[in-house]
Amino acid sequence: MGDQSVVSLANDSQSGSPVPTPTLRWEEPPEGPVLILLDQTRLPVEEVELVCTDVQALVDAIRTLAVRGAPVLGLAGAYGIALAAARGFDVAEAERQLASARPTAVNLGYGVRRAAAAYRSALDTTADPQRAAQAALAEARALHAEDAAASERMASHGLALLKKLVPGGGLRILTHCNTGALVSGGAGTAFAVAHAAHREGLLRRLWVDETRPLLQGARLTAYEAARADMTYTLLADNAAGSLFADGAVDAVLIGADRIAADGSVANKVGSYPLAVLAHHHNVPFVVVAPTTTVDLATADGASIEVEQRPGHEVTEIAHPIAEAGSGIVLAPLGTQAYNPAFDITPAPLVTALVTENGVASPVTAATLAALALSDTR
Ligand SMILES: CSC[C@H]1O[C@H](OP(=O)(O)O)[C@H](O)[C@@H]1O
Repeated sequence: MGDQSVVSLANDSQSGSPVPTPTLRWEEPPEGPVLILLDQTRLPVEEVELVCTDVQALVDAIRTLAVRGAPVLGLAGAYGIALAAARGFDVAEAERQLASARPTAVNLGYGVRRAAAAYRSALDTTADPQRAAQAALAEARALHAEDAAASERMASHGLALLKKLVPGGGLRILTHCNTGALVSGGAGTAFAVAHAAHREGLLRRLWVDETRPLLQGARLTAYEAARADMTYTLLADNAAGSLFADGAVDAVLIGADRIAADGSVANKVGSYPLAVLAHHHNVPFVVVAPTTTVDLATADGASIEVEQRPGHEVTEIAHPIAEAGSGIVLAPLGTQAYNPAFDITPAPLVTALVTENGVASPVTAATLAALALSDTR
């Protein structure tokens, strides 16, 4: 484990907002620059921050999901390059380690490459490592601001779409995993749309899938919804089918980790079954993601690498998420577990994709490319 220290959040200075402090922030104390992360493995029980002073600490935080969620992984990757440059570490090595920390979310590699390119360009023109480090930090900050702005615009486009799809308000939205401010430089992706509906008095209930095995829904989405005073109900993932059967879902809103050129969507495991249920019950299935999640270089869903995570996350339960053997045993010792972190939803099952540049519906290679390439920032 790299150099991490833990700081408890004494008072909640932003009560009423979905998160108590920014998911990640850069600081420059006298002893050197640091990247500070709200440790998502400890939520909702403890609000503690990880202070990362080196790249290994950040890579560990990404791998253990202390920082998680596609858009914010892009920010973490970019700030990680800035941290390496500012502290005189090998930037090329940092680029390799950060970009490979988790394989599925395209945003991680995108953020790393953007900051590394800014660093190299500045180094080439100035031959001054300090100027180059400043350029990497400026690029990370620019990506951070872009993501915050994208989040706001997705909330607006998404809310307008919901008003069209489900006129009259009283929305009962089902969401999966966690897609709020914890995954973003702003208010998030799918959760930001639900939060916007809540603020306009249009949200009757947010159904929150617990999202086994790491329980991002139970631990994080319920946490954000409670802090935002939203009406929400937690459910076991297996209970979602009966909600559809009872006609209790007006729309499904989920995020994404990578969207291939044919419109296939990689997202938290359990998303594909929801898409099938939504299709069978004629319920809108809406994906909300910034264009940084669209990967036109990956042809189709079969080409997306789905992260396979350790079996102990299924055979044990631990809080905070910990290494094998430290949790409550749920299955006989030695049980083999299948634990893909994501699954793939084919484009025909997606009613609409909401991005900061607008909405694609249906989602086809053509509508996706038009959206991803139109830069209306
Ligand atoms: C909108 S990004 C959040 C996205 O990331 C989550 O995965 P993980 O918790 O493993 O980082 C999940 O797929 C969410 O939809």
